[in-house]
Amino acid sequence: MSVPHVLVHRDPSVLADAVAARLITRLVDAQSAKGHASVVLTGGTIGIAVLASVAATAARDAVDWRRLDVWWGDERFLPAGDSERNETGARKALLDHVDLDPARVHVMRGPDSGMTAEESADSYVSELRAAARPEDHGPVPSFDVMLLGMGPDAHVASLFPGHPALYDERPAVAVHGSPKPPPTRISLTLPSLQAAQEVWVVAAGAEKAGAVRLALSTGAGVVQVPAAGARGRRGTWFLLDRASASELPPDLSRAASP
Ligand SMILES: O=C1O[C@H](COP(=O)(O)O)[C@@H](O)[C@H](O)[C@H]1O
Repeated sequence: MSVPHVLVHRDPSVLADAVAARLITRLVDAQSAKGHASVVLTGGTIGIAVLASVAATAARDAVDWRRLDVWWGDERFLPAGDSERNETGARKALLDHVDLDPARVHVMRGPDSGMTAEESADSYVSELRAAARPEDHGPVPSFDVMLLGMGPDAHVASLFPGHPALYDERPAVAVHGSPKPPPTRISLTLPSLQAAQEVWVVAAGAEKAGAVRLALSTGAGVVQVPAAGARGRRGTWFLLDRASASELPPDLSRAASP
């Protein structure tokens, strides 16, 4: 697994804009190298701010949106259109404003589909398996970019400290009893997160500082600190604002914004 790089930006707004610029560049590079690209989206405040920033920049036209696969790292198990769904936030911020191929937008289905959370997770696993190519060497695509927000408890996707999903090897699972509402969710598991070429953990705010420190400390266990397992095949970046980086030892972080 890759050793994380840490970049610290001045504030949440600069962070969102910097991650948006980085994302556009990465997707363009992937499309020019192999003809298509894939991204895994996250919910949460900064994750959606990044998407809004992508939508707001003219550079978004550099991406061929029709050749982009969009996946989710986790979803709140709520009906389509519910304002609390990660999908709803992503559509409003970006997806509704670019020319995506609807067949390449891979949503995690909610209860309105008639499925239970388990059935929805299983159906996502089937979709992931169908999209995996031989060169991915596994049951899920080796996503170009996995965007992950992180909670103050160091959860990533919907992998919460101590929860059984952290021991699960299936690519996606149903999560019950989430400490953050709503209680029922669908989440990719750690092996799927780690299948990504690049994992970007994006965090802002002083309430995340302890979690950031733990996630980057050597020897942190993934059951207590799920974000410690957020590592990409080729690279891992912790993209932070100053407040969330405030508990890091000085030798670990690199200031990126004046
Ligand atoms: O519930 C969730 O929370 C996290 C982090 O959200 P934030 O608002 O504290 O940034 C998010 O990464 C996850 O996708 C989402 O479902």
